[in-house]
Amino acid sequence: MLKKINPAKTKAWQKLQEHYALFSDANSDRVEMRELFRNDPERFVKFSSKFEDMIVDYSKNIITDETLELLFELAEECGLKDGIEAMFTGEKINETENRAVLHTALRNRSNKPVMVDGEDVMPKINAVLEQMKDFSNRLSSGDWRGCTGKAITDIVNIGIGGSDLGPFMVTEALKPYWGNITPHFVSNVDGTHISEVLKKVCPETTLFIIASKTFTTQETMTNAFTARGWFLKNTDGESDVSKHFVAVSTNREEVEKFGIDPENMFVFWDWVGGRYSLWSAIGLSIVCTIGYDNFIELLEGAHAMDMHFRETSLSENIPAILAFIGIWYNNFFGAETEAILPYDQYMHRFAAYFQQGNMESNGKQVDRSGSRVDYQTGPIVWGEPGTNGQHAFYQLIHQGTKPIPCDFIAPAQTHNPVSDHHQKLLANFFAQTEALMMGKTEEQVRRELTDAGKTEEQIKTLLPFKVFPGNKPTNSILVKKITPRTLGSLIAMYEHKIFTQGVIWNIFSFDQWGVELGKQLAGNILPELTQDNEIDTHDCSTNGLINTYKQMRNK
Ligand SMILES: O=P(O)(O)OC[C@H]1O[C@](O)(CO)[C@@H](O)[C@@H]1O
Repeated sequence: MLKKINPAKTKAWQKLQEHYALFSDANSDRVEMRELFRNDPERFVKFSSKFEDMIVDYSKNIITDETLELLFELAEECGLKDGIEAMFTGEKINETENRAVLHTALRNRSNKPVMVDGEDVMPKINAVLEQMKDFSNRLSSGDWRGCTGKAITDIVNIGIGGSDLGPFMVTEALKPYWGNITPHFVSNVDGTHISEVLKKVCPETTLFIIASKTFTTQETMTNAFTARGWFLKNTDGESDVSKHFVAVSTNREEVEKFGIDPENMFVFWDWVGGRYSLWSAIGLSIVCTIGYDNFIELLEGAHAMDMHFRETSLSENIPAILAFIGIWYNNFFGAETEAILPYDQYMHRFAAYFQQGNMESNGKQVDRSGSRVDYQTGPIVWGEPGTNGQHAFYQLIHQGTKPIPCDFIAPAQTHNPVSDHHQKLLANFFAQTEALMMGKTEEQVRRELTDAGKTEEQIKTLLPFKVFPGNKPTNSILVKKITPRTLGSLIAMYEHKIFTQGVIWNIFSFDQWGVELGKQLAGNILPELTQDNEIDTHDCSTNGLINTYKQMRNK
């Protein structure tokens, strides 16, 4: 089991607090990155790590050897190494749901036994993989036929949260690997989402994958029934449903109730967390889109990162180091958010994916003993692909008042070598991380303005606006190319970063009770919306909004 240690009460935490004074804004002699780089030409070599075709450069952080040493101490005091073993060996570390956490078993390409409740889970994982392989081959070869004998050309994944974000992000990131099946994704209960997707597909050649761990999620079931209604309206009847609807779930009973043949069901298990489920049967839409072999490459890449995370000492451990640096800013510099900035258009959903990964996992205020924490936990995670972000929100990162550590991610090779686009893209990547670290001093600005012929008066006026403080931290993650394998490693790297932080913050990262209340209340309100009568069962704001909505919808 994970230890229950208050990180803020550890010796390392106290030392980190004292150490922070060196870098604090309150210290007029603070140590800044510019100086650290000036004093150590080997800083890049020292503070970067290679993993297969990936390099993670964390040298542009406000850290010294001592900072890292203290963070390693913190991790040791909090029992990180034991925690990692507990997760990999199937201990029920998701205590509030009494579940193991075994997304790593789903990509355990060594096939060594992984035991849960005395049972090796590998045979059943392999059986589902075989089923996914067979199914996707039948789809892409045209062996699986729709109701009028035509081959399937489009799949629609209906799911939400972890049953949508992972498959959507991965299929987008790996678009260059698409075969002859086009994927579509419907998640939002807003009828616009399904309506727009249904406009693009033809009932005879479309297969719906209803993806839901519980098979009770309101949004998914509503969209699934709408899809079935649309299908039945446009085809000959009920008997054809089996050719056009399959399910991915842990809940056989509900799948059968919906009318999907259990033969067409792909199972997974309660030890797969929703936001960690793309490696399971939830990845069916990925397999159908990029092919089974590429999916296995994705698993292989993740497995390689798993081994690195499990077996490498903390001082060389990439996910752990990224996690420690995140804690450094979150808990000592007061950083509230982190940006993930992929310089790769195909990765445009990567930040959104890890928004759920991070915020649903570590958005917790109660520690593992059930007490309110007295320190900050999970950061707000956000981001957009470069260079679009540069023209939207980088201003605030450069010159705003909030510290925002950023991860820059880019491939050295593009799938679309169009003239010099990629060099321009990467020039921006490198320039931004340099600018964020170096900033622009008063002296530099003064020289520039003088060279531009400005008067002393003009220089004085403009100076404060043109100075960049710099000292803004970034990690740079450069991969050779975005392939299924590299993507698998990248995703696993971030997953383990989240896990590491959760262990140290002494919170449970694999439950999500916080999303339940809204669901419950929506369930109470829905029947109140069916009639036009005025309601008074809530607070005055909620009553007022509901009653105004009722008036508006009728006029
Ligand atoms: O797969 P399901 O059961 O439909 O759940 C979807 C999502 O809902 C949540 O439970 C809450 O948002 C997520 O954790 C999960 O990924």
